[in-house]
Amino acid sequence: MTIVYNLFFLIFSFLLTYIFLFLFRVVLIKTGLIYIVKKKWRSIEDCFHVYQFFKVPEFNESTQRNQLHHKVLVYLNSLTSIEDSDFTNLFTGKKSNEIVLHLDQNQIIEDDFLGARIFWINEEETLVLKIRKADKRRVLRPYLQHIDTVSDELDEKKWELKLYVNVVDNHDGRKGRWRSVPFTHPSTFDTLAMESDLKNKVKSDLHSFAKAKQYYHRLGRVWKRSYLLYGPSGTGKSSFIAAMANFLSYDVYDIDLSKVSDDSDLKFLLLQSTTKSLIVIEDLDRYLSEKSTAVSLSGILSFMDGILTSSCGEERVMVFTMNGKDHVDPAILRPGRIDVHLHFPLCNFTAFKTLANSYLGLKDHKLFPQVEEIFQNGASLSSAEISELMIANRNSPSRALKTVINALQTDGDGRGALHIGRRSVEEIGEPSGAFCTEGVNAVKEFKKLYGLLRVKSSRKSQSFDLIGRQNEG
Ligand SMILES: Nc1ncnc2c1ncn2[C@@H]1O[C@H](COP(=O)(O)OP(=O)(O)OP(=O)(O)O)[C@@H](O)[C@H]1O
Ligand SMILES: [Mg+2]
Repeated sequence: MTIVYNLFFLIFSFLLTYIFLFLFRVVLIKTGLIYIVKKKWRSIEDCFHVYQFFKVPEFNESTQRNQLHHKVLVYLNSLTSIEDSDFTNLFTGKKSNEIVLHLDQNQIIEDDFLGARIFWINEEETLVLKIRKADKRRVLRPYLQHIDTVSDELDEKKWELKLYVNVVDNHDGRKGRWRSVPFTHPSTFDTLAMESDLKNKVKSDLHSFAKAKQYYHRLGRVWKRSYLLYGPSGTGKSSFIAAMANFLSYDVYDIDLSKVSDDSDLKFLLLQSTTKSLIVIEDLDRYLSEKSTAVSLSGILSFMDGILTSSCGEERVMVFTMNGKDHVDPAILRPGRIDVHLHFPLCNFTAFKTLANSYLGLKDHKLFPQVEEIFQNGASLSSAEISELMIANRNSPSRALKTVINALQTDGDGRGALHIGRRSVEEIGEPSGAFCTEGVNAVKEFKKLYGLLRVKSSRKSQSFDLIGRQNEG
């Protein structure tokens, strides 16, 4: 009897202890007591270690962007420990359902490397590395190399691109001249209506450039490639820049020349840009045609040469857009300053079919022959104008096509004549490859009409040829 009683007592007390421990643990977790105890223990432990601090400022003393700062930031934002820190910033990512984590000001995050605990503090414009003196000699160098490698890998498949815009000089060199927002432009080479052959040439040109670091280095040249996109308004130049950025996974630095105070200011903007970026100046011809400008022609030329970028190891693609290049100083356009010339003509039938497919889901339609005929007669609108009509009538493809036909016919009667005249200037000299096949017919009609047909075979040889214009890469 006593044995049974003792056994019962033992089981009962065991169960009671178990329930007590379980409840104690729940209370500890719920109230965060474990976390507080751990934290206190660490701060006591810290008192017995000597730490060393290393600062990684965003800009150097000549206000040039410190690439290491960018690399460390990319690396830290990728750490899982950012999720465990006390607070952090949440942003929507490239896709709308994606959420990304970013370090906040004064946030401290912890990292482990080769058994050493390393802390990073995100102070204003400076990242501070805190490491035990005892670990420093063994760990610091390989750790920085590790950051370099990881950030390069992450940069390759950048999940978030940035659009930088220059702000008016606030005479606070420390802050830099660029302000950034996430770059989420959805344009890709697939969504652009242009000849697929040309798209492929551009893609392979960009691809081979991105891989040509050693080549440029051996030649002692700045690792950059310059594109000129020229053509009438609404023909896809800006969309093409966005497609390039998405294809390369490069950040975009969009320079507004009206906010640049002088030549040296323009140099600073270039110095403060990061590697793997697209440097964009839109409407350069319009700026150059203005009477008094803050930036001189020679300032723009030296900017285009990129001689001031800090090292050959930093890759940049420069993109300039113009409505036309006829009145532009030839020095701007010379090979080396502009490596690739791309003409963006008004919409033709081929481009129209691509737009109809993307915007209306139409591969073919009984009205297509009529549209083709109108294009052959020379009427023309920009891709932007046609795509707007398609969007407005997207619920009824037939109505959309009729509206486009109507607009093209109206255009042919009135505004189109003006366009043809304007196109002839571009295309007699430069029957460019972008979408000009149909346009050439239109120009022929125009020339026949006015007896202007002059064969300019010598100038035709200057026509756009991506490969022909390549100087390197
Ligand atoms: N080739 C094209 N393919 C697909 N969409 C186009 C094309 N061209 C223009 N669009 C559409 O028209 C709109 C305007 O195009 P975009 O801003 O790229 O033209 P742009 O040449 O830069 O004009 P601007 O010279 O006035 O700046 C875009 O939203 C785009 O959707
Ligand atoms: Mg544009």
